[in-house]
Amino acid sequence: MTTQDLVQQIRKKKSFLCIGLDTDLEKIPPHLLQTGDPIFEFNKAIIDATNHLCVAYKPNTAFYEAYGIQGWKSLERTIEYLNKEYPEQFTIADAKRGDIGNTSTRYAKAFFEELNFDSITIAPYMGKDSIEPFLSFENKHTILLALTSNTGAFDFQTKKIDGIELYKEVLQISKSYQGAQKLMYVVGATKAEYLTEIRKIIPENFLLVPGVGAQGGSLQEVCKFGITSDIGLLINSSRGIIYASKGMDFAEAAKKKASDLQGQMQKEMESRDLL
Ligand SMILES: O=c1ccn([C@@H]2O[C@H](COP(=O)(O)O)[C@@H](O)[C@H]2O)c(=O)[nH]1
Repeated sequence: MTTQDLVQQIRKKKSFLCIGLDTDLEKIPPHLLQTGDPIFEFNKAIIDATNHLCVAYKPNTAFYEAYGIQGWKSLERTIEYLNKEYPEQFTIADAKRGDIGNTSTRYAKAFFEELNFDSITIAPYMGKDSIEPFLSFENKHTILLALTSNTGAFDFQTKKIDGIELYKEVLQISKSYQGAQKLMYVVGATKAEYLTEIRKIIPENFLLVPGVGAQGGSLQEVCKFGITSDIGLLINSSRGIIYASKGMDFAEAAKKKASDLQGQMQKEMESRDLL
């Protein structure tokens, strides 16, 4: 999917919501455990109930890898289902990969070609040759961790090297990479006050913003400092949506939570004449 297609979907749906599919067998409704593939059945029900309210889905691969081969099969079925039934959705493999170039190429093939995700999250720590292999794939996007939502972000990401914070160096240096126009960045909603500085370095790039909901970040604050004329934001919520109920009404409850966030996003866009 191109960035223009994504912007078009955002305007059409009046939503820049990304729903995180962090599917945990201990948290899903017990009646689903009787089915052959509870993770997939849960995801399918959530996707069918919410797809008109969001523009992206983000399975975090840890939740699938934790269940071994069966978990990986559920991930494969989920992305196949999304690509077949809802091809307009932007898909994100939240895998946080990155290695020497030779290995990064294999990661890129796994997630972009074999699984056919639109994008993948990447840790920037190993630098240019670990990132550029992902950027060589047409119409695929690489989402670099810039300033993450957790408290550990302050251990390294905000530390200064020669007077400049490390997360700013990640943003600035990555702009010079081959294929940099396909870069997006992760910035936590819990770090909204950093967005003004971030937008000075990357005025247009899309940001994937986790941390609204369960982690306490504010959608309004993120919009105040991070929204662009082409929106430029994908705000993620995982637990706050998918675990809204553990009963038979779980998909309906997820839909209500997603609808509430979509409504807030529409308001933010309308108040800035962005629709
Ligand atoms: O900085 C980051 C990067 C990734 N994440 C991931 O996003 C979701 C957030 O889930 P919630 O349930 O909405 O808190 C999860 O998959 C994280 O691993 C992040 O939170 N922060």
